[in-house]
Amino acid sequence: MTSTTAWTSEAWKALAEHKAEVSPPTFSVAAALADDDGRLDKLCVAFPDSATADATGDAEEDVAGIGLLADFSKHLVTERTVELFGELAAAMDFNALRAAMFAGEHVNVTEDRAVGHVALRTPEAYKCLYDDGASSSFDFAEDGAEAVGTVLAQMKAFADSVRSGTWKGATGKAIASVVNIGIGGSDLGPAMVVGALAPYAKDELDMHFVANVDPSNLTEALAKCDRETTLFIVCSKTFTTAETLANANAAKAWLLDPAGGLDDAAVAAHFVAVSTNSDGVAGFGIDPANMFAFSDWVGGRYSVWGPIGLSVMLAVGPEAFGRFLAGAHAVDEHFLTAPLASNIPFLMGTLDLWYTNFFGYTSHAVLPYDHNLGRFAAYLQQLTMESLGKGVTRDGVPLPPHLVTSGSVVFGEPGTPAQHSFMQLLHQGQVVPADFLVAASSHAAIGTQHEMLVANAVAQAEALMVGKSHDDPARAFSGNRPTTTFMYRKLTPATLGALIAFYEHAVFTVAALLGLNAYDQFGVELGKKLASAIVDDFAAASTDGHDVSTARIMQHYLALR
Ligand SMILES: O=P(O)(O)OC[C@H]1O[C@](O)(CO)[C@@H](O)[C@@H]1O
Repeated sequence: MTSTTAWTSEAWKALAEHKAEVSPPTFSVAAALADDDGRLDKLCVAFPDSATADATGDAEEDVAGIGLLADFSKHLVTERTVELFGELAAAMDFNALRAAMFAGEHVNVTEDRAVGHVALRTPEAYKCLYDDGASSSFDFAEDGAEAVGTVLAQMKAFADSVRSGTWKGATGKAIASVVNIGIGGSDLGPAMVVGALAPYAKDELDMHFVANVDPSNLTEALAKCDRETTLFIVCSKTFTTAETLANANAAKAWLLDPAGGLDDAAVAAHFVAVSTNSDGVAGFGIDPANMFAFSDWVGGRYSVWGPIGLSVMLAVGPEAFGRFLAGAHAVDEHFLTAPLASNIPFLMGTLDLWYTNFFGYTSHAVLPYDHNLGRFAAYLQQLTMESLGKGVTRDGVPLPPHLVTSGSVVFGEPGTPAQHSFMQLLHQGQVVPADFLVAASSHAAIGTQHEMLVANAVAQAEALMVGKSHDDPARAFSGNRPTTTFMYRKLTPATLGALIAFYEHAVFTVAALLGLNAYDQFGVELGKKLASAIVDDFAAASTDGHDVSTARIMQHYLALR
């Protein structure tokens, strides 16, 4: 792989020189569109494209039914800009890095691991290195497929048994409530997907998600649960995360509260685990037979596709889960085969890099015009910011501050409420590139309300681009504010799988072009370590060893508690 640092490459210099040609106010996107130079066709990409759609699939629920248009036409780019993105990709060995990830090479160099979430979508398609530390590889279609296929089959059998009522609690009753206990990638993916696919969920199964060590989170969930009909899924890749273990132990104590009349034997019927750590699972008291295993070459924020997605499969069933996987796999194929100039994740990633590094637009808004995607921005915050919030390249070269920004600050809320919250800033304050996600049809029907929703999404993007002059400066809109619109037929499992995979590969693109490792997260370790020490200090009512500021706030807590 190249040792070139992106910011010293000729392509980077060419992009810096080119920037003036596409900078407001001299460059107007509206004017560029009016030139009718084929801009729309070049900057609007349909998905699935011919290379990825199963031509025979035509059901609304199939990949072929996604009907997505990725509209990049409102961005501060020209055809030349996209060409220069391609030159940067060439300088940074993008194609070789992409091939290496899909082949299961250890592209997570700091942890010496493969990055294999794409193999979870359809193990038959990709070869992945077996992560035994050796350089040996195995054909995923023979070895790994069996491993992933085995776990998928285990998940399916379990989901069928719970959803059918065959799986019984300790007193012989069917499961009515599921509590997913996990945090980060062990929570955000399952919680977001279950919420997004609510129209597909089984009515008789109440789903709860407990992530925060704040006792209010678990208390709120347990208040809605009955011991005899509640199943806990303890999701933790490492099975060492303090918050998850605290909540899991509290949940076990609740289950076995003498007032409930259940004994230790009840744990087997009311607890299952999802982890890479079988010793940790057994140590907690969960039967390894009730463990759904996965490998450490699946990153937490990339893990909803495998056993971490168990609560999703319980909620929507194995068939819908399979279509969720199929949508993501179709994007994998698109990412691998589409020319870069019409490669949706590549364009998403290069545009993010373009704005953060060449325009100083370092925030990014995600605006799903869909109530059920209420947690989509939160999910993307971990996916993007835990992947790209880095200070060095994968070779350990520091990123020069003020010259290179590794990842944007992602935020967002569903529209239309966002219009009554922070959209004022996007229209008249700093420029924040934004993604609009909107379905042409809804699962819910009340008069013409869905059409109102769509109209608002389209109007916001139009207003941000066209702007409006006014004699009163306080009432003027500069316009030329870049946005992408993803419009698709309906939010189906396949569509949701595709949308998530687009963002996963956009993250890969930014990391590849900047030379980053998107798959480690050492930045989370210091806070965890200090918190563990302060827990002990609180227990000893001590503030020894802390700086005066920290000691003062600790003392205030000790005085108030
Ligand atoms: O699944 P685990 O091992 O409990 O980790 C939970 C989360 O904590 C992190 O390690 C740090 O935030 C995430 O990457 C991960 O998704």
